[in-house]
Amino acid sequence: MPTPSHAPGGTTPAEFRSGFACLVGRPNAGKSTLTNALVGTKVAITSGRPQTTRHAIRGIVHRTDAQLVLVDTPGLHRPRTLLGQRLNDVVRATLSEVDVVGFCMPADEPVGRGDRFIAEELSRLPKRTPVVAILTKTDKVGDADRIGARLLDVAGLGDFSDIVPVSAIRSYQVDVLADVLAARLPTGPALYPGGELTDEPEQVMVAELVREAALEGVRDELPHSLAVVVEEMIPREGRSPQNPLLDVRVNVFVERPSQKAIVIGSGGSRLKTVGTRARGQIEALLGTPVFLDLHVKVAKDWQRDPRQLRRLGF
Ligand SMILES: Nc1nc2c(ncn2[C@@H]2O[C@H](COP(=O)(O)OP(=O)(O)OP(=O)(O)O)[C@@H](O)[C@H]2O)c(=O)[nH]1
Repeated sequence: MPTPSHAPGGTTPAEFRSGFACLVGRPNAGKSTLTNALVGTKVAITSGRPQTTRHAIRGIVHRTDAQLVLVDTPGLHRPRTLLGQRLNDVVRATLSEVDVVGFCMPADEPVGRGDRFIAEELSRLPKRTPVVAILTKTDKVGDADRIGARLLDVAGLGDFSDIVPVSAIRSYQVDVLADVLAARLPTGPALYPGGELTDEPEQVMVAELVREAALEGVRDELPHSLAVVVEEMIPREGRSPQNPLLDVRVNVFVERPSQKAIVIGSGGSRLKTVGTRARGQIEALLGTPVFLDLHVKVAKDWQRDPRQLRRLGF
């Protein structure tokens, strides 16, 4: 997490608030989608697959009365592998530094063991960190009575400062949630200049876009076995400023040769689709034409090997 620098003697209005918020929730709870809805642009990576968010990607909500820096964390879950363990360490470290925590639970699923596990973790936070319970995806539950029943279930889970039902997809109550989160921030001047939406290094965002494209429509076991590393991003030499090209070299790591075959597809067809999709997104992100060079490599059992994990940036 960046260290906030509250500039002394700033010209910010007395009641301006600024600080960090973090959305937690079990995999697929809708955290990334909600982050995007709050920030108003695509900064975090969403997909129908659980646990696609490995990095603490921040989006910044700029308001006239507040600046809310959102830290999107991986799903907090029961650790099964070394990787899972490290993810949880990241989540705990993040939780201990933020001003307010948003605990996301999907309205279309009953409160489950995963939610209770997280609620328990949150109850161990320092007392002063407020937790706002967020009932996500309310559009998936048409019936107001069912939403009411869910809200009661959620209320029974812990000691929340507020409970807010939202639908990120329909933009329902997203503003209300922003109000509620902003109200919990300390007073102080903006932490980041206006207009800056994320401070995540470009390479990490590029890696996430490739990862998202590679996960699209593949079997359930693959997400946990896929890591993406951007090896280099260099402007192609000899191109005129009017006709630039950025060479982006990316390695996609899987654990087994069988997974490599899945990612590549017959005759390389799938990898080509992945490359095309990711390239479009990367070009949109960086605002320059890109030549994307994708390589799929087997790094055996990388999730359980500390040396490999370090090499892959975990
Ligand atoms: N109908 C509906 N679907 C939603 C909403 N928010 C998220 N989803 C869907 O739920 C799935 C999971 O959403 P994400 O935002 O990726 O969830 P997440 O909690 O960030 O997931 P992890 O990264 O796995 O922890 C995606 O298919 C989203 O499109 C919503 O408000 N309404």
